[in-house]
Amino acid sequence: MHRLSFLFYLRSITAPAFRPSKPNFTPTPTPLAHYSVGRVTSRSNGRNNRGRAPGSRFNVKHDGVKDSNCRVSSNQPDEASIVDGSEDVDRFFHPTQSQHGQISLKRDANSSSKCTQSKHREKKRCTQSAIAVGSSYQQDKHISPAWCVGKDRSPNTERTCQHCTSPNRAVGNSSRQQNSLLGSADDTESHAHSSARLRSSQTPKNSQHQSYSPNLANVNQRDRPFISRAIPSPAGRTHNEQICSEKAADHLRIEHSEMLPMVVPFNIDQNKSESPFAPKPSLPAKNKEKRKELECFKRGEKLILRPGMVLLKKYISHTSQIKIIKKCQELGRGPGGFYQPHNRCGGKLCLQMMCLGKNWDSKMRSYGDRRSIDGAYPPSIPVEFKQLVEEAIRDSHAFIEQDLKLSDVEKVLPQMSPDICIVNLYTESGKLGLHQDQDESPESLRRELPVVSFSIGDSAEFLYGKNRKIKMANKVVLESGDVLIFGGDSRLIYHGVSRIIPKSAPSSLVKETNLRGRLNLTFREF
Ligand SMILES: O=C(O)CCC(=O)C(=O)O
Ligand SMILES: [Fe+2]
Repeated sequence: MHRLSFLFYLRSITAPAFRPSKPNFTPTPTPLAHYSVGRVTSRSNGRNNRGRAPGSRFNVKHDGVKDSNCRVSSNQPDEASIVDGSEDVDRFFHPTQSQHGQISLKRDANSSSKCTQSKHREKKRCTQSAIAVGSSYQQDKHISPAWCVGKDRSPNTERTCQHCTSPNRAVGNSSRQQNSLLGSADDTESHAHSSARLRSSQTPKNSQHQSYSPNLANVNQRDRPFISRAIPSPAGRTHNEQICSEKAADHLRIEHSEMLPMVVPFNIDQNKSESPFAPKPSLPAKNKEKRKELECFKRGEKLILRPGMVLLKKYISHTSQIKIIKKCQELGRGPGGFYQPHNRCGGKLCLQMMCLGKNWDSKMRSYGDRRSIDGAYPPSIPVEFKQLVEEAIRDSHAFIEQDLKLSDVEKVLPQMSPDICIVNLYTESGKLGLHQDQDESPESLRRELPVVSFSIGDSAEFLYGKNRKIKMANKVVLESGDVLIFGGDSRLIYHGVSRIIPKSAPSSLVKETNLRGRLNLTFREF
């Protein structure tokens, strides 16, 4: 009896351990797990769609579908137009897309900046200790090699509308509004033809603009460039260097060189830091992170985005930027100055435009000596602008030569002497649909003479790709002072501006010039 009761006692104390309650066997996700999943699906969009169902807010508009903001002429059902900056940008981050980045990115071999993968949700990885000097441009498997763009050309290629249009958007149709956008640095200057504009140019001079420096690091992970990785070979040369020499021997052969998609590993740190349970980073840690990001793209850094496409970060000095803005303000108020152009379909473009050297007719998509809207002759291109363009090409040559170990850099990026400059002024709502610059002379296109683009003022999200499919385009943030050059194999690259980042211009620039928005100057040789 005594032994029996002892046994019962024993059973009663051990039983619960062998009878776990059902929930213990059900793998219920913890809040952390939920959160992680949410981040995985939405991590590519750091702005405001966190936790939304994948694709729930992607508003893809196709050609042929009524689209009040933007019309891009195309018969291809697949081609999406840029409609709204935010929506378009979101589409780039659609989680169903490949996780591979798409931009081929190479950095200045001299750059010693060390960026690590950022923990910040929208500030992206700036890997580069492993960044290559070589040319194994890796591509998303969904898109054919980017350098095919130049080869896709055919005389029958349909010409695309160069700019997207938004009749409903208040870009400022009147010279009055437009002038105030450009700022009033030259308010006192009298100019026949522009009294109304001058009056209107008295914009608040003390508007507070925050300095904000978004850069490539702000581009989301899936949108990050492919970064060629240097794989050391036994001979001491990197894998990429080997490819480079081959490229030098036979430039075209690069088309068939190894193109392995670089799978960017998911950064578990990112989740950690974003977990609601993770401790908030301290201020010094945050500052350190920020410093790292800023280090990613220093003044003077050069990147080869793809063959024939070079980005010179913060290339134009502050002083030169001021001069350029003031010159554009001055010319923009005069005959042949800024106006809001129409596209082929009659819609208005989401920008103000002024041509220098030759006039580009946005409706006809052709160049001429005078513009049809008022018969005005375009002002000539200031000589300082031309000098800066030629310098930028020369510097790019030196970089390509050193980076790709090429002797004939002109094959990759031909030299050009600009006789056309299209100046675009974007307000915060400005944008430009994906298009090709292909209205220059057949000879200029045949020689693949580059387009040289200066960005000044607010930063822009610039898209480029081998076709007009926005979803497949690469994105890079162009900041004030950046120079982008695309010639050679990239001459006919599709490109556009999906969004202007408001108040991102350097505050000193804004103070000194009163520029609001973004100025973009594209130089070409007819
Ligand atoms: O604003 C930009 O960065 C691009 C402008 C452009 O592509 C053009 O004017 O053709
Ligand atoms: Fe363009």
